[in-house]
Amino acid sequence: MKLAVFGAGAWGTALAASAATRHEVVLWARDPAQAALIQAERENRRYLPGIALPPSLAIASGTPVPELAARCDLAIIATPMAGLRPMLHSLASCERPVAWLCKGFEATGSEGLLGHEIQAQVAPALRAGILSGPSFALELAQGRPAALVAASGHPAVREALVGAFHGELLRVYANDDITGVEVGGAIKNVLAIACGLCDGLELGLNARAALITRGLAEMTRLGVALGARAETFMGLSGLGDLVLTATGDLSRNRRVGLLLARGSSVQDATGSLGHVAEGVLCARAVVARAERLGVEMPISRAVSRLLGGELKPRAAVAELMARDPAPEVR
Ligand SMILES: NC(=O)c1ccc[n+]([C@@H]2O[C@H](COP(=O)([O-])OP(=O)(O)OC[C@H]3O[C@@H](n4cnc5c(N)ncnc54)[C@H](O)[C@@H]3O)[C@@H](O)[C@H]2O)c1
Ligand SMILES: O=P(O)(O)OC[C@H](O)CO
Repeated sequence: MKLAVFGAGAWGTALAASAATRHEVVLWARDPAQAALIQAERENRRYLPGIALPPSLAIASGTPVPELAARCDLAIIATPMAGLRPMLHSLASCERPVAWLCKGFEATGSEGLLGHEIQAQVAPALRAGILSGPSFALELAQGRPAALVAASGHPAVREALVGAFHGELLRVYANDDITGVEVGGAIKNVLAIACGLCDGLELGLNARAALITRGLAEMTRLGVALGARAETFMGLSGLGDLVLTATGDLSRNRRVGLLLARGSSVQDATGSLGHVAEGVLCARAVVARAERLGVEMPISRAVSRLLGGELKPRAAVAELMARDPAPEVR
């Protein structure tokens, strides 16, 4: 297969490198200087340091996005959520399957849209989907095994994603519930900030297990309200990615929570990462969307208020613990 990966951050680079051992892959960077550096060093030192890129991986910049996509069997959008709308706009008339890797709700505008909802607005004719699931870029790039989920309403997109990425180190499962897969990937980032805070404040393992479990419940409530299937949240993009991101110190979102617990400002915590932390960017949009649907999301709401400077870490914990008793299953 021929693949184009648009976005040379940590995850785009890791997936492109992984697929390049079996397919013809081009990694496209929007910054020509970054592309030239990656090409010269055969390493993406800025976003994925210490990983030698396979000689077969081509690096591009400058080529217009639609032109490069038209030459491929599958186009992958590997930007953060903030870049998804413009990328989909550029790819609107692409006849090949397109999939994004971004995990979040759109933070700009007032609607707080998921990726497939943005696509329905700007590129409705596209056959599109998402590749998601528990995956730290560094581990995949180090050759460690992982499992992902390819979600789309179009069988051809699911098949293209499985064909491109399923292999020795990656198992790729297919799912037609794109809403469920997108909600899981977005909300786990917000919950990972909460778990980082919990661990940074040394609240203990009991508290962390409670946060993960009740977080899964609120993720599922929002997803079901948006039309997702509840069982999707028991899969790789729900429980799987939540456990990984909430407990794994490679997570940027979890690291933000740890830093906030130590007294860092949101600006310092996110600035120190050098990478995107989608949970920070979309927490407010998640809460606003849930409120419009009448869905209760107390953990996400506490994270959003903390990030907005309305609440201190200890006060957020006290507020969550002071909530009225409630049945476990509603
Ligand atoms: N890193 C991971 O382990 C991982 C795993 C799974 C999914 N993801 C998701 O993939 C997406 C990308 O994450 P990442 O880790 O590669 O990010 P990153 O911070 O490592 O890199 C982001 C890349 O996107 C580019 N970029 C930023 N804004 C852009 C825009 N508006 N238009 C085009 N390009 C833009 C940057 O120049 C950079 O190359 C995120 O939504 C993230 O949640 C990341
Ligand atoms: O580093 P994070 O917190 O953005 O998480 C990365 C991946 O989404 C984990 O699956």
